[in-house]
Amino acid sequence: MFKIALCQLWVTSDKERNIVHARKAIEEAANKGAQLVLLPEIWNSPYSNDSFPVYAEDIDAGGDASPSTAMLSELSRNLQITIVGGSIPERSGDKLYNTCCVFGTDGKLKAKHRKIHLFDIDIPGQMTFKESLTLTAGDSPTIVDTGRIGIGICYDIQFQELAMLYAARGAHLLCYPGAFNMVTGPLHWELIQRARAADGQVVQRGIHPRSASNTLTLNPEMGRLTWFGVHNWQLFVATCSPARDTNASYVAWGHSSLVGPFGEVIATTEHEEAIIIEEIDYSLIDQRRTFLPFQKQRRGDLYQLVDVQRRNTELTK
Ligand SMILES: NC(=O)CCC(=O)C(=O)O
Repeated sequence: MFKIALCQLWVTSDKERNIVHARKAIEEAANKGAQLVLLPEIWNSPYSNDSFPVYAEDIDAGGDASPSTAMLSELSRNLQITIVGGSIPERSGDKLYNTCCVFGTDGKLKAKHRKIHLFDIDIPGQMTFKESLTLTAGDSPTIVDTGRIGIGICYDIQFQELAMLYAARGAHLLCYPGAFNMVTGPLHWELIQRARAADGQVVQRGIHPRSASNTLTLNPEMGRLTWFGVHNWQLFVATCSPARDTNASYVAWGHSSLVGPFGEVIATTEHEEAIIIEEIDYSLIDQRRTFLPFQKQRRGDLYQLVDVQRRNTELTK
C-alpha cells in the first residue's frame, strides 16, 4: 500500500514560474504523505507546436540544460519519493520528443519515456492537432521495474496493446500524464482509463494447456517460441492533466483520476488546479482476478498477443 498524488497544475507561458509552481505542489503532496507523485503532460510549457522547440530541454545533458528535471531529481532525493515527472518537451540532437522522466527516491533517473503515439488527429471544425509537425515519436515501451509502473503519455492511452504489454511484463500501475481536449475529453478520457484498468488481460509467454492435447497449432512465424498461456491482469491506472485554461490555444479537459482494477473511479477532480492524494493497494489486484477469472476462460488457442520486442530479443539469442 502506498499513497499516490496527482498534481493537476495550472500551466503558464512562464517556464520559471511553472517550475517553481510544480516544486510547491510536489512538496505539498509529499508533506501530505504521498510516496509517488504524478505530474501532467507538458507542465513546463504551453501545449503547442510553437512552444515545444522554445521550451525544450536537453535532459541527457542535465544541470542547467534541464532545469525542470534537475528540480524533479532534487526533490525526489530530498523528499524520498518517486516522481513520475509528467512530460516536458525534450531536445536530443536535432530532434524533439514529448518525454516523461521518472526519478527514484535516490534522485536518480530511473526511466525516460518518449511518447510513442504522436497526437495527430483531425476532427474537422472541432479539434485538429499534429504533434508530428515538431515532435518525433519514441520507439520503446517503458516500465519502471522497481515500482511495477508502466508509463504512457496521453495519446498512448488510446492504444490498448501498450497497456496489455505492460500488464504482461508485470505492471500493477499505469501512469499516463495526459492533456485530453474539450472534444475527446468528455467522450473518451474516463471511458478509456476505466477500460485500460479493467481489460488489462494479456497473453503471456508459456504453454497453453490445450497444447498438451495437441489441439493447438503453433504459428510458424513464432518458431520455437510458444506465446500461449493466458493471464488477466487488471491493474491501477493514474492520469494527470494540466488544469484547464480557457484562454490557451489548446484547452485541456482536466479531470485527473485514479482508477482501480475493477474499473472503478477511486478518485477524480474537475478541471481546476487540484492535488488528489489517494491510497493504492496492490493486493486488490489479486482479489479482482479471483472475482473475474478471465485467465481460465480466455481462448488463447484462437487469439494471442505477441510481445514483439521480447520475441525479437529471444530470436537473436
Ligand atoms: N495530448 C494528447 O495526446 C491528447 C490526446 C487526446 O486528446 C485524445 O483524444 O487522445
